[in-house]
Amino acid sequence: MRLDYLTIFPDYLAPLRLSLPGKAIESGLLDLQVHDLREWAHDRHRTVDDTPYGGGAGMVMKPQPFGEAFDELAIDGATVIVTTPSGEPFTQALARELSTRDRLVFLLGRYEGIDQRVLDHAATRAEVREISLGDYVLNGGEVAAMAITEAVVRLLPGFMGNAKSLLEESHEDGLLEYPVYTKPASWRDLEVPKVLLSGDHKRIAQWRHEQAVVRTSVRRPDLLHASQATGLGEGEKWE
Ligand SMILES: Nc1cc(-c2ccc3ccn(Cc4ccc(CN5CCCCC5)cc4)c3c2)n[nH]1
Repeated sequence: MRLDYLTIFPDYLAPLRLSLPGKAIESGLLDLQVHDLREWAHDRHRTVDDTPYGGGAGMVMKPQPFGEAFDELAIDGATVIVTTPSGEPFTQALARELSTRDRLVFLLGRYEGIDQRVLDHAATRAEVREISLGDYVLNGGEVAAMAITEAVVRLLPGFMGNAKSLLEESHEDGLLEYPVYTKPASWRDLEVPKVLLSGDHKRIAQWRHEQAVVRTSVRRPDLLHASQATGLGEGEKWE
């Protein structure tokens, strides 16, 4: 998978080269390209923003630099991701969908956002997805892009050491995670639930499912479907 990022803060994306995505880059499974949008701003001050038509506070990102970057990067046929508070919510299901793409091109806005015509033009040559990380306003798109990148890259075949853990984790089966424990069995008078020491894998699986259902019903009742509150879900999906 190739990942391109168009940003006025390229250093912000530097941590992407660490840990999981870092290993994938060395192995050639992931091609990460961070681009400074100002490369395509040709005036003396390399201006990327201007005042909003119709008035209003702040500045808006100009279309020309994005358009020239699209031409040079040949984004045709790619999936363009624009992070924005007004986008579709980012979910595990959307992460799975994006992990099937060959190339993701992230447009990372700052100021009050990007001229709408950038998205309208991109849609004539690529798939455009406007994605929100959550219902809160960040200062720009970079943090959201890093979160989306991590959630997508870890789903790619061969990136996660233990593929099995991907299936069991939160939101894959529509439930939150059960509690986990490790040695010692007793710690500051706190004991590991005895069932986990029993070696009875059927009972352990049942206990873990029950814990996940309880947690989900308390913290995220919106995720809970009746189908999952009963016995072991046979991988029923909630979306
Ligand atoms: N999930 C999530 C993603 C983002 C995100 C992503 C990308 C950018 C680019 C700029 N910002 C900052 C920003 C965005 C919106 C406003 C409101 N403003 C009202 C008047 C009309 C224009 C818009 C203000 C400042 C961004 C914020 N925040 N949260």
